[in-house]
Amino acid sequence: MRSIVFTGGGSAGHVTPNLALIDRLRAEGWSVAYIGSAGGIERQLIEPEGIPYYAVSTGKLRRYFDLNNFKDPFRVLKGVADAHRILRQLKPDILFSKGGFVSVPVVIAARSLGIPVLSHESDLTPGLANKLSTPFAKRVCVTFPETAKHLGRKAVHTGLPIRETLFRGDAAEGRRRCGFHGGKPVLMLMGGSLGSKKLNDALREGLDELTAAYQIVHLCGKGHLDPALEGRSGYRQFEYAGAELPDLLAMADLVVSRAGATSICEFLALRKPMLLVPLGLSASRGDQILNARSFEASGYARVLPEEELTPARLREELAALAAEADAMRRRMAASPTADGLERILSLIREYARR
Ligand SMILES: CC(=O)N[C@H]1[C@@H](OP(=O)(O)OP(=O)(O)OC[C@H]2O[C@@H](n3ccc(=O)[nH]c3=O)[C@H](O)[C@@H]2O)O[C@H](CO)[C@@H](O)[C@@H]1O
Repeated sequence: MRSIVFTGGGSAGHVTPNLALIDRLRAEGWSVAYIGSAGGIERQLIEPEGIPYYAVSTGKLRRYFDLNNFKDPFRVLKGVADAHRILRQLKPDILFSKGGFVSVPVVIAARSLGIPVLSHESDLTPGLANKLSTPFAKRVCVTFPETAKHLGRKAVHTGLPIRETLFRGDAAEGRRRCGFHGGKPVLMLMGGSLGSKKLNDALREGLDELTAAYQIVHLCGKGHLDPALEGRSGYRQFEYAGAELPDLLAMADLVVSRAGATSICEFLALRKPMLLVPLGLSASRGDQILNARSFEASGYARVLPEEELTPARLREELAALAAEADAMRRRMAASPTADGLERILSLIREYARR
């Protein structure tokens, strides 16, 4: 039996693409295991799927001063030792890394054991974890063609693997779950896997005007439900959509979202016209701004910079998005790499040792 170990985590965007690959490989008879951190979101998303999960010690790769920066190198070294022990026991034919800081010690341990490593970079510019991992990887799969220049000859443009369940949503079931009807368009708002306070506030401040035009399904993030809005007609909030996500996406006509690479690739594959409000430079390295601008240049999205986000601008931009939606859907249908699942599966089969 062929065997593969996955790693990647820290946020859902570094885990859900692995789930897409895992579903297919298990169906083909591969034995699959996962290495992540003890307390990360990856554990919550992987263990319920019945995938054997092994935890290693991790440190966070901070670019700013913090006392923990002195302890973290030791945690990462312990992580390498933990991963080495687990991989020696599992003896996989290949390691697939989706990035995030937890992946670095696992990639280093795999390489030291001669296990081939493939990694995947979701964002337009590589994150620190993937940059550190690149020397240890055979190939680095990338979502955006523009990323290749940052990673040299190891880069291979594959697109991002999309969970097959997302294509099997039922719009009528989505409306039933939300208490919506078929007469008014549905707007979905997603603030990444954790939710976005800025997006939540702009939506809720302008809710009266917006619900006049749309029925709204709001993925607001853990801890961000507003009890005052429970039961309000034409508005339904979820902290995090799990099994219901495919049905909610199927009923959505338009999407407002942060510009995390995984989410926007899912919207592209499902041909959902999107208005993107990327996370700004004060809170990130600016990767979402580049992701969003690339989608805008390809004609898949409109972009509203975070600094300009007000309820009024949100309404204006949504009206412009609705006017452009048909043309956008046609361009998305013609996208050459909307779903990277098959290309990455081929690379896994090619690089796995026999
Ligand atoms: C704040 C931060 O650091 N964000 C980064 C993080 O975002 P984040 O982890 O939010 O990742 P993405 O937006 O790319 O992906 C979120 C994933 O969670 C899923 N989902 C989300 C909400 C929900 O209710 N249910 C659900 O299943 C989405 O379908 C998607 O599969 O990783 C991305 C991929 O490297 C980066 O581009 C982002 O910049």
